[in-house]
Amino acid sequence: MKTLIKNIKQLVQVRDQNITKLKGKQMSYLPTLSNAWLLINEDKIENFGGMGTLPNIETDQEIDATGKLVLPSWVDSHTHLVYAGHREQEFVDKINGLTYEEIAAKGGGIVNSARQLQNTSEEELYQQSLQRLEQVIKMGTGAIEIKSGYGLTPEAEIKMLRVAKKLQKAHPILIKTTFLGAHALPAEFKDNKQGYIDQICNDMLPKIAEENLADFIDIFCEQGYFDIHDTEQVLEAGKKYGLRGKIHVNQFNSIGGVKTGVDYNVLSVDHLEVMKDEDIEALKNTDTIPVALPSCSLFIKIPYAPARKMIDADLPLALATDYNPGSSPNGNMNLVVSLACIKMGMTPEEAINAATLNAAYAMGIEKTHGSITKGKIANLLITDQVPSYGFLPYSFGNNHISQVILGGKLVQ
Ligand SMILES: N=CN[C@@H](CCC(=O)O)C(=O)O
Ligand SMILES: [Zn+2]
Repeated sequence: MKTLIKNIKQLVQVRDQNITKLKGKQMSYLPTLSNAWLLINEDKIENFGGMGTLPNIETDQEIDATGKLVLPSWVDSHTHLVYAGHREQEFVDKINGLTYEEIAAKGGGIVNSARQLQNTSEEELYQQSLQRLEQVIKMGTGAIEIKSGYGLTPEAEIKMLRVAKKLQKAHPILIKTTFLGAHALPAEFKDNKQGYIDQICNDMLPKIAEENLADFIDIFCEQGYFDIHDTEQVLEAGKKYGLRGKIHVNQFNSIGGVKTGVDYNVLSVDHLEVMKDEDIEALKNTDTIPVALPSCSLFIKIPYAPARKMIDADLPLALATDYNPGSSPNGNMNLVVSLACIKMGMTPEEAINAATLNAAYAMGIEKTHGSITKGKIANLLITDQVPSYGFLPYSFGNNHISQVILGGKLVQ
């Protein structure tokens, strides 16, 4: 099956295969091709060029993109899309002045979602999650990472990961899964944190590895949750099963978790709302990419990750939604790109690079996703008629996606 998209006003994020991650000043350049065509063969990008070079080829389908832009679809490298129920009561508590930590202290937060999830059947959990997956596909997301972490028992963690893996069969969006057993301390282990860490490392992890349910391992390294020693134990255990780390760190406090992550060569360190200079230093010249989650900052009213400072320090940066019921009940990458520009001082070029190619790196899929590159998977979004790519973050909260192509197929 061959599909030709022609008369593309601008083909955005056109790259060679050897570009895998962008850092510092490199992020301010977003390569484009004007008045272009792009040919899809089965699930891959076969070729592209300027309309003046359009070859005479037989195709099965043609799309006229006059006045429209074509981008690689968004890559969302940090979500908790599989969850049960909602937490809008906590939203009201927040409006009434309670902090995230205060809500957690009165039985809300992650353990509230865990309670709801434990009481939800696998099928029901799948249906609720599928709805959200379909919603994010429509908003242009073509690859997504999904974490466990609202189970907090071996059965419920495995249930979450099975659902995340099953979602992969429903749609051509690429899914990677992450085991986040160390998301919060369940009540039964209130006075026995080490007991829970042991359960994660010696009970949950072997079962998850045996069923091949996780691609990465994660931990919430934060005051009141899990400390550096816990983080080391979990990352070490993950390593034994070939699972690379992607960790929640520096959301509220800088306690040394970034350095620990780097020491364990984690793929990404995520959140980073509170960054000391030494955290930024620790990330320099490493294979670990920082990931900012601006929707979480917006929703729970905490500082935004210091994107400008990180990029100016020559670091790479990726952006993700953190889609979850507590701190970011929103999976819209278009909004994330807007917030990055409006609230974090990133330029449209930097934000789009951070939400595509760098985001693909943060998911370990940079060889196949995140840019318009010959041989990469044809995961594309086609905008409606817009003046420029800068219009996308500028026109925040509005939908400018008219068509979505995943694995070479028009899905929307
Ligand atoms: N910070 C830790 N975990 C999630 C929020 C979890 C929740 O509040 O349910 C996050 O990434 O923001
Ligand atoms: Zn998260």
